[in-house]
Amino acid sequence: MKIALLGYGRMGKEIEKIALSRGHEIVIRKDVDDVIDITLADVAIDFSVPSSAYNNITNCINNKVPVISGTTGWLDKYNDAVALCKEKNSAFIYASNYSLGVNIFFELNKQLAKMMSSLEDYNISMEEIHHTKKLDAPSGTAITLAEGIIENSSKNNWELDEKTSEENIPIVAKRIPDVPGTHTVWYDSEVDSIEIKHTAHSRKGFALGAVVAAEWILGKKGVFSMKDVLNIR
Ligand SMILES: NC(=O)C1=CN([C@@H]2O[C@H](COP(=O)(O)OP(=O)(O)OC[C@H]3O[C@@H](n4cnc5c(N)ncnc54)[C@H](OP(=O)(O)O)[C@@H]3O)[C@@H](O)[C@H]2O)C=CC1
Ligand SMILES: O=C(O)C1=N[C@H](C(=O)O)C[C@H](O)C1
Repeated sequence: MKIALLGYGRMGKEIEKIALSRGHEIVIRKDVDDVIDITLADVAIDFSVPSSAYNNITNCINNKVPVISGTTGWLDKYNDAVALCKEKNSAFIYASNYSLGVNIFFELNKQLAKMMSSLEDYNISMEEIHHTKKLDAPSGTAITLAEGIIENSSKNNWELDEKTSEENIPIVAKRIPDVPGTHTVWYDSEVDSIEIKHTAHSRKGFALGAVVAAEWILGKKGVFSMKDVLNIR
């Protein structure tokens, strides 16, 4: 498979290693806002920056090159990308987190939220910890976790805050050198606490998931998620 890497930073380089080890070829490495012939690639993988993700993705969709995006912090334009993909009959996946472990954690989080939804004595809170180079906060993964809780509880929204809140889920974002990504959800009452936590030990799991998604999407048309790729029910 000929792969275009849109974004050749920490993730782009990790994805390259995994892609080569699985017998794929990297035909484009894009790190700036320049013009490229995306049709040289069978599939594109975008791990770039929030300000360039939408243009990278729509360039692929317009040229009918299937695109996997992991870039976070651009989701105000997600619905436009979905509409364009349907209009052009192309193929697109966005996931805030491509690791298998986090996608299992997303489902566990929803189940726990459902079970906790009628227990009024518990206060919910979340924390995400990432390396100091991260541009966005809270992380895309933390937002997906919060959305999973909102779907399954009486909470209305999330907020970047330390305070407990009746309506919203407080998310604390910490930046510590070299941390690949740690996410925790707590339910605290006077008598006890329940905690679920995912700790990434490196970027390898994110990169492997992105390459698996790229292999999976080849030949398909539509807008998909990692639940489709991993067949999580
Ligand atoms: N979904 C997931 O599983 C994961 C998502 N991420 C997300 O992926 C993104 C990238 O993360 P990471 O690799 O750590 O970040 P990096 O900063 O290491 O890499 C981003 C790269 O994109 C480059 N870039 C800048 N402008 C463009 C452009 N117009 N087109 C293409 N590339 C461009 C940057 O170049 P320069 O430095 O010269 O500006 C940089 O090399 C982030 O949004 C992060 O949150 C990260 C890990 C997992
Ligand atoms: O920027 C990162 O590094 C990561 N970003 C993603 C996010 O925002 O959730 C995924 C992972 O946690 C690493």
